[in-house]
Amino acid sequence: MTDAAHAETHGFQTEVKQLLQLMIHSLYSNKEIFLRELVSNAADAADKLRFKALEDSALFENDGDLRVRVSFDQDAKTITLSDNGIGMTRDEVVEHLGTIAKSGTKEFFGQLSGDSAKDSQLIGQFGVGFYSAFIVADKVTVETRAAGAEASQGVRWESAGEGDYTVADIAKEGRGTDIILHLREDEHEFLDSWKVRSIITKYSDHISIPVQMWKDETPESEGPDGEKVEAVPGEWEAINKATALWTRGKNDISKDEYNEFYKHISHDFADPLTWAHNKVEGKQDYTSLLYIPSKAPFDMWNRERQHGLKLYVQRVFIMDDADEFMPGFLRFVKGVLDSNDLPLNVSREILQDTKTTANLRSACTKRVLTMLERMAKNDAEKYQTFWAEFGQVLKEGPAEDIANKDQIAKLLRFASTNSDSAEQNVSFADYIERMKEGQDKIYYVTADGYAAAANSPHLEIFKRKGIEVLLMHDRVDEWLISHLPEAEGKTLVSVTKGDLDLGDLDDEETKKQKEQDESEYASFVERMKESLGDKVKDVRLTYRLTDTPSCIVVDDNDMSTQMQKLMQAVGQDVPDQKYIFELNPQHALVKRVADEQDEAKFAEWASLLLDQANLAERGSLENPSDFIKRVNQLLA
Ligand SMILES: Nc1ncnc2c1ncn2[C@@H]1O[C@H](COP(=O)(O)OP(=O)(O)OP(=O)(O)O)[C@@H](O)[C@H]1O
Repeated sequence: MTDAAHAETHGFQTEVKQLLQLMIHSLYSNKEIFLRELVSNAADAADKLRFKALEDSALFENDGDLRVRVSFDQDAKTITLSDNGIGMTRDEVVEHLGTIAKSGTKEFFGQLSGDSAKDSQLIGQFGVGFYSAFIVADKVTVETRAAGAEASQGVRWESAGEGDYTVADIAKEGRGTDIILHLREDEHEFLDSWKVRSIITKYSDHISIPVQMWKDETPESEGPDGEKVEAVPGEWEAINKATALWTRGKNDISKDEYNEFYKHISHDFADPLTWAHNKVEGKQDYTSLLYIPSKAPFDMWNRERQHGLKLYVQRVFIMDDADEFMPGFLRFVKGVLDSNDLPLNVSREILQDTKTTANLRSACTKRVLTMLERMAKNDAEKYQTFWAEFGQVLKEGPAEDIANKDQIAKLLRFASTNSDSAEQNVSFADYIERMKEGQDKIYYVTADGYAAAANSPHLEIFKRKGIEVLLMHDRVDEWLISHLPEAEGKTLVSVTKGDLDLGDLDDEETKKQKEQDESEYASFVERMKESLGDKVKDVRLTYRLTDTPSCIVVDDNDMSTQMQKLMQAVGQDVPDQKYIFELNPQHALVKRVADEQDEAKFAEWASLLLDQANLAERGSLENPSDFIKRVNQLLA
């Protein structure tokens, strides 16, 4: 075979080209991270080989000391990272180094603004990786040979990081991957062994395989008393500690090391918000190191997105994205779980039905909830940062995890009528602390957006009485509330549902007024019912309004408007909902309509009031042009 046969040129997938552009331009001030990314990939390749070799130790080819070596060629101006990990086949090279497999990538790149400051934030959410090599190199050569393949089955991949790359077959004696970076003219500083050594030490102390650099021979010399000091031959020297970080004691690990390890496992380049590191021995025997990122990943809402922990068994890497250990509502958590209870040959199938998995999942869930509880208690500002990124995901919790419902409820935050801001920073405990004397329920309203919630006519009576109402305006809120009938021992009540009974909060005067109105307006209510017929479920007077003449509400057991919208959005057939039409007898317009003797005009007014109420509650009308015609007629 010739040195390089079966050469082909391939175009990069469009998203790879975009990623390369973005990477080169926005990460320039952070360019040394390419070392972290490449060392990180080498360590992953070693992990994967160890795992595969559990079944077939021949894959080690008598070379079981896994490591990555960093070397330089001053003449060629190259820096090479050479590992003896799992390597890649030709197909794998094309798949991994020519495309990005994550779904949702297209949409992600669609959001880029071209402003490098803003875009560099976005790339943090996306995760850097192999392509970061092009920040400092104008050509990258990858030579690789998969473990178990013949020496003749090596592959060379080469690219200038523009539109395309070439792949060719080569002979490669040693298993694993060499990454050769041809440094750009102005990046020759990376040819300095001391500089690279200090960067790698910073980035790689926690990496479980040795990162080695060549230490030159020390020539024979003369000691202080003229004695001969033997020459020390040159050797590959490990420059990192090379012990898996989570196996070390908490007190021996610095904050920087925790941060770096997070970046290694997540490919994020921002520091995490917080973490919890625990070793458990006894009935269960495991170590967990769980991180909360500071930014949500770009694909958090993608259903196919992989999530979960890196699973190790007795320090041997088993799999990435082991979602069996993290419930969906904590899918933003990154970390490592190292179990001594699971068998080394554990597969996803076995994982799914062992009791150990269920126990570990429940333990990891508890750890995260406790970590969040602590953050909320000790650092409210940080917790708000967390909430802004991941609050909507956490709100899925009460529906998914009934056992931890109460603990999750304590972590929830909402906007409320207590302030004029859409910021979600009120907990149920805050609300309860501010409750009025005689109030024993938590009131809330759900709507499409903050403005719709904050201006809902249903809030009028609450404003008048100074009662706080939680304003729920995330899509997930209705779903959350349907699984949370109470929180901190208090019932949650929608201000838009049923016959509002403020119980002890009603004063004597209002009670008297109600009785008087009931008899005075009895025939008016009947006329309304007749006029509107089956457009409504019922008609009655209301005291929940002040400035608004009318509103619609659903019956206690009927589906709320937001829930109907939610169901429709996911393609469910929702039966036509009939509302109860409520009229405010204190309002001038209602008084005027009650006095209307002309039946035709009365019917027009009745429809107008109902349409208005529908519009306020549902945000749209079935027949808007009819409504406009009617308004114009009545105004003319
Ligand atoms: N040294 C290596 N040895 C073997 N395979 C490698 C090596 N470097 C990269 N790869 C393969 O190429 C893939 C792409 O690498 P890249 O760093 O771009 O993404 P990644 O490691 O999947 O991380 P992320 O997408 O989370 O940033 C890897 O998943 C791996 O399969």
